[in-house]
Order: sequence, then C-alpha cells, then structure tokens
Amino acid sequence: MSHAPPIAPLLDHLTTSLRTLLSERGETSPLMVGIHTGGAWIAADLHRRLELTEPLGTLDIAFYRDDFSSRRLNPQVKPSYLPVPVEDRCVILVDDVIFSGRTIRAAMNEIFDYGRPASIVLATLIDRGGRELPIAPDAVGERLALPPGRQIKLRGPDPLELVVEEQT
Ligand SMILES: O=P(O)(O)OC[C@H]1O[C@H](OP(=O)(O)OP(=O)(O)O)[C@H](O)[C@@H]1O
Ligand SMILES: O=c1cc[nH]c(=O)[nH]1
Repeated sequence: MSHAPPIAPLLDHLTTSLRTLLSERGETSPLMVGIHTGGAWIAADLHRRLELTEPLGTLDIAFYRDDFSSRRLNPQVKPSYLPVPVEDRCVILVDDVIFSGRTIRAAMNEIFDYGRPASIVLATLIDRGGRELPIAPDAVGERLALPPGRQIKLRGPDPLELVVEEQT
C-alpha cells in the first residue's frame, strides 16, 4: 500500500479491541499513558472513548532512546507526566506506530523508573511490522505493509491524519 488509510475506522477498531481486552482481564481502572507526540494524541482519543476514570499520562522517551548519544535532542522534548503512581497498576501504553519496537522498549524502561506496574498493555494505531526487538502490541488499529523506503506518519492534532511518505 502506498497511500494512508483513513483514521476513523482504525480508531474505532482499536477502541473495540482494547475495550474487549480490558473487560476479559477484569481491568476496571487502568492508567493510560501516551507516548509524545503522536501516541499522546491517540491516547487522548482512546481515553475519552473508553471513559477511563484515571487521568491520562504522557511519556517523552527522548532520554531513554538507545541512539540518544548519537541524535540531536529534539527541541520539542517535553517532561513526562504520570499523574498517579504506576506501582501495582495496569498501564495501557499507547503509541501511533510500532515499527522496530525500540520506542516501546525505551518507554517501558522509563515506566519502570517510576515504579513496578502489575502489567503493561500495548496499544498502537498502526503496526507496520519490521520488528527488531521481541515486542508485540496487544491491540492494534490496523496492520500495514509498506513498500521499501516509505514510512507512515501521524499528523495532528486537529485533525488527526495518517500520511505515507518517503522514509527520512
Ligand atoms: O517502533 P519504532 O521503530 O521505534 O518506531 C515507532 C515510533 O516512530 C515514530 O516516532 P519518531 O521517533 O519517528 O518521532 P516522531 O514522534 O517525531 O514521529 C512513532 O511516533 C513511534 O513512536
Ligand atoms: O513508518 C514508520 C516507522 C517508524 N515510525 C513511524 O512513525 N512510521
């Protein structure tokens, strides 16, 4: 595929999958955390749709990246915000896209620096394969194969839109 799918059906599907999974696990008050920037936009939408009672958290994993020392720090780096302790909680980690899995590895390291969650559930809008680490999402909006040299990006926040573009 070389053009991006419309986002609304993907958000619907992700919401339904997550609702089912939380219900099966008996999780009534999970803590949702979105990864800055795209993951935080998706998390805000999911948090509203699922009517979660705990406040929404955000993570900026810039300092936890495995290529941190060789990358220029993005001037947009934001502080992470976890409004309630993660200790013994079910955490729903949300990102817009999963590819290599390295962003999620970094996010989990950061979460564990705050405390030891009871469990982490991973929700991503797009799973485009290409994993370099043994990490898999529990709930996805859509699995998408892209031609070599292409990437999919989430633009937003208003409106949220997926675009397929040349890999940078
Ligand atoms: O599984 P991975 O290979 O780690 O890729 C997934 C990450 O890539 C994008 O972020 P990116 O680091 O490109 O920054 P962005 O938020 O500025 O798009 C996307 O938002 C995911 O967080
Ligand atoms: O296609 C991709 C791969 C990694 N990160 C993205 O945001 N898109």
